Amino acid sequence: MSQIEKLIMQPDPAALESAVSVRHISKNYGPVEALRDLSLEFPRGQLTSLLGPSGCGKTTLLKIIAGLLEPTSGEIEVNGRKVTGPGPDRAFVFQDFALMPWANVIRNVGFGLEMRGVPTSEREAIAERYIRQVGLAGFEKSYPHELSGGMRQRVGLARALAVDAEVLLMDEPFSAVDEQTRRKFQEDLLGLVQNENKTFIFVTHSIEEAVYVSDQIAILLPRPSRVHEIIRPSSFRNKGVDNIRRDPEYLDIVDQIWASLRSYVE
Ligand SMILES: Nc1ncnc2c1ncn2[C@@H]1O[C@H](COP(=O)(O)OP(=O)(O)OP(=O)(O)O)[C@@H](O)[C@H]1O
Repeated sequence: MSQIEKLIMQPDPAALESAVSVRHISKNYGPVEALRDLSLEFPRGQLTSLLGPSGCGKTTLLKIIAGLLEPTSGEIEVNGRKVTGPGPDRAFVFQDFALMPWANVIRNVGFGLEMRGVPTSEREAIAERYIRQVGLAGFEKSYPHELSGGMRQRVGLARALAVDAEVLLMDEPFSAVDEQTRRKFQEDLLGLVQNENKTFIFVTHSIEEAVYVSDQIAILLPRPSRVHEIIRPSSFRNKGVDNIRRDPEYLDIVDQIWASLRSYVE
């Protein structure tokens, strides 16, 4: 058995408890068949990446899990409860951050709590905690236009963390920031996954990013999409953030995924 096969097989995914179950989901947009009979389990407390050719339906799947879009058939369960719409158990981190330009950082971060009627002092205390956690202490009173793209992304992340949803849905959250900022985010994300005990579902176009941050990677086929392969690159996870990219197993898995996906790239 090759090193990669061993990695892929351990630990047994069936032994992990699922926070989110996607069962036989199909989604058609009129004549466009985006997803066909797609099933996938998302282990609790872990980060799963969705990786696949452009237009294969990654964002569609994320929105269906969020309850923002109805599937044509099939069902989603979060903690054993069927999803019928958006809910407090799931928070979405959007690609474009979706911040309110007229509100300062602390109000933006506490916005989900404000919508739930949490009193000002309580929500500001919670917001401050997450602002510190994402490295934005001192910027509580700043407005989005006064921040860099990377800082705005941190505000979006802090807002999603502040509502204390168990499942965080992240749609290419690092695509709009520069390479150095992106690497720092990836390191920080690993810390969050370890410390927050939340289930992260992460859409990315980057093979390297997926292998760097994920406990599990679901490779999707081109439209109509299904799961082609599940990879669990966990063996280098405890070797420290600085050692991952030079780990031979990391490099092997990156190569293996590229070999799977290259035939779909025009
Ligand atoms: N509202 C819509 N109406 C019609 N077709 C749509 C709609 N939204 C998405 N699609 C189509 O469904 C397919 C899946 O789209 P989706 O955005 O989910 O893919 P994706 O994998 O996230 O794409 P990308 O990697 O390019 O971000 C694409 O072919 C897209 O054109």
